[in-house]
Amino acid sequence: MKSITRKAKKMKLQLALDDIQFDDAIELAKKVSGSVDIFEMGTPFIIENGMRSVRTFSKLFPNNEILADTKIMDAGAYEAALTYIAGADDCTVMGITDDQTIKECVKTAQKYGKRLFVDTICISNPTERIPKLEALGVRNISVHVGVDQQSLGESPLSSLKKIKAASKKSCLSVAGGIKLDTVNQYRVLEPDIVIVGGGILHADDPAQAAQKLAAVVHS
Ligand SMILES: O=C(CO)[C@H](O)[C@H](O)COP(=O)(O)O
Repeated sequence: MKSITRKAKKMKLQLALDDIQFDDAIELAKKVSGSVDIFEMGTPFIIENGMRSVRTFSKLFPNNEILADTKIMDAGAYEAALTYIAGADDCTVMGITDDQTIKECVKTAQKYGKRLFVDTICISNPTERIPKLEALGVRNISVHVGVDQQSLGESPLSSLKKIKAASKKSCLSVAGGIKLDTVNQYRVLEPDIVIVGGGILHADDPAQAAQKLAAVVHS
């Protein structure tokens, strides 16, 4: 009988463009578009630049996925549609919001043939909430410890383990202070996507940091 070797799915690297000026972000993206799979229009970047950021990056970088980190809490259909119409492949909604907002975002992603990621910041009961989210149609989860929680010493490592165990159907990304010296701890847990913001943007040489992180994530 013919044996079939299953090729492992390639892990992706997502660069979170958060606290960076618009023109500097474009210059950095030009240098690293071959190493980075997904460009995230970070929440502060969107607050400063709006959907212009999504429109510009989706035009300039057609070979990279563009994620709008909108962290939607309400008006799910309207806000998700804004990102998809602007050219985003993915947007984000907060997992702690009400189920109706989650459903509206899921429906809108399906309508536009795009992806929705649920951000896990402040989900205190992942064992209950993750299966509930998946029952609402969620298929992508961003395991995330935010910048302010990071300043209290939190990391997403234990959340990733818990959510991996609780999730039956979802693609998992992980974010929260990941850097070159810690990325291996995440890679061995085999998330689908590793997200890095400050670990690249605040490095002495951001382009070199992105390339080194990509070598680990893609290995
Ligand atoms: O969504 C975010 C903050 O809310 C960041 O984009 C995410 O945490 C990744 O950045 P960093 O690697 O600096 O934590």
